[in-house]
Amino acid sequence: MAAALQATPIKTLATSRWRVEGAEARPRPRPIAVSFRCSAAARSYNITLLPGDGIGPEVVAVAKDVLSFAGALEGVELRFQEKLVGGSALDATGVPLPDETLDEAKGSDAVLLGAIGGYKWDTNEKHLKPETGLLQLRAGLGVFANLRPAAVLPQLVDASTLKKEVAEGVDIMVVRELTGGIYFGKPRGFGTNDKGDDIGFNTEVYSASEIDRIARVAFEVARKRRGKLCSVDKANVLEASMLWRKKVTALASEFPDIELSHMYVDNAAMQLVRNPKQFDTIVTNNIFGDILSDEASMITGSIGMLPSASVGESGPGLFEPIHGSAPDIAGQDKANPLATILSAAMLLRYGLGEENAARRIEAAVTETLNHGFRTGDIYSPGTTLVGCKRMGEEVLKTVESLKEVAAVN
Ligand SMILES: NC(=O)c1ccc[n+]([C@@H]2O[C@H](COP(=O)([O-])OP(=O)(O)OC[C@H]3O[C@@H](n4cnc5c(N)ncnc54)[C@H](O)[C@@H]3O)[C@@H](O)[C@H]2O)c1
Ligand SMILES: CC(C)[C@H](C(=O)O)[C@@H](O)C(=O)O
Ligand SMILES: [Mg+2]
Repeated sequence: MAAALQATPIKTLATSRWRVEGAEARPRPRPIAVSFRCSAAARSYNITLLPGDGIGPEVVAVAKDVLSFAGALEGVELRFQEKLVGGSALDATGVPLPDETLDEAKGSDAVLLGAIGGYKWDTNEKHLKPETGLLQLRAGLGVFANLRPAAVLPQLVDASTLKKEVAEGVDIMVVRELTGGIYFGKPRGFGTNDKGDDIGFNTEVYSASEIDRIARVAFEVARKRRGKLCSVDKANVLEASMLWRKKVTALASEFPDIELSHMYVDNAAMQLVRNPKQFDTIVTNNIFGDILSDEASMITGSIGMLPSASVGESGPGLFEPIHGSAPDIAGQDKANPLATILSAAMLLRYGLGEENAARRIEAAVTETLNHGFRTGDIYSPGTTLVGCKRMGEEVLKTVESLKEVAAVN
């Protein structure tokens, strides 16, 4: 079954609170609200696992167990196929995205990726970089809409680098365009200028239709949240941003219920740390979304907390934490697996339409934090420091102990 934003038949998510039997009911971070294709009959799915490099295999191993168990408790059968991507694929096959990996991903119902990259491959030529494999995967799957939620959980307010009163209650959704812009624009490459200087160049380019489709997703997402959309660009300088602003502004007439604003990216970077609560949904291009989502992650306590969902018009979605392979802590059981576990929840929700299993995972993560377990990146005095594996075990235990996770509208 395929993730889709504008396909029919569709089912729209509308839950705003959750309840766990045996646990105190509390507000849940607002869910991302997009539509997905669903089929009540299909309850068995093929998942492609792409652990990748560095901490990728560590966090994916943990997330797979949680995903599998939460699914099983909700009557969802998940079959996993593991494939190579990034540096591990380069070492084994000579390319960062083997055909076999892309074919498997395309033929599956959803893809869960860890992270790619590492020092070993940093000086490789562009086509032999792990990062190139990830971009090829995103392009190959056509997942143009990347949803990156950054919500400050009450349990982690103290882990934020911002003052409590600034961080508390922040709940932002960054809608990042993922298959266009300067990452993919042509011409690009290396050359020599007329003074004989070596040059490297890339092209920021967006077509009207690319802007239109990502903006539509963002308006829809904002509609299911607090009804505010901020489009972030650099329209005071860049032609691609000028078209971006024009198209987003034109589309606003179709969404009269949404309060649209525009902001230059330099100001947005500043406002995110000055007063992040002013933001609800942000829509922006590929590179600004990359940077702003890393910035937003620190408001929540750690980049190790932020999941993401990348979806297209049809075909499987790609689900991955927003962080990288963290070579500085790889192989030491120090990685925070919660971003990947929460990406698994997004996979269930947006990739498969399995809302109950998704909620079960989110509830288990919150309960595990309530129990005081913290990896090093979110540790604060008075909590229990654990490694990646132990954090996974604690989430698993909690998944099991939750007898029922029910929607409360
Ligand atoms: N989607 C991806 O696969 C992805 C994303 C970003 C970077 N990368 C790649 O990862 C490599 C390292 O990049 P980087 O260092 O700039 O970014 P990074 O996200 O890997 O790490 C940045 C910092 O955050 C920490 N960190 C990241 N994830 C963590 C987690 N789950 N738990 C605890 N701490 C965590 C790291 O230890 C590091 O100090 C590069 O090769 C880069 O290209 C891949
Ligand atoms: C590794 C890199 C290609 C990637 C990106 O820039 O999109 C990463 O930073 C991310 O945020 O997923
Ligand atoms: Mg990034």
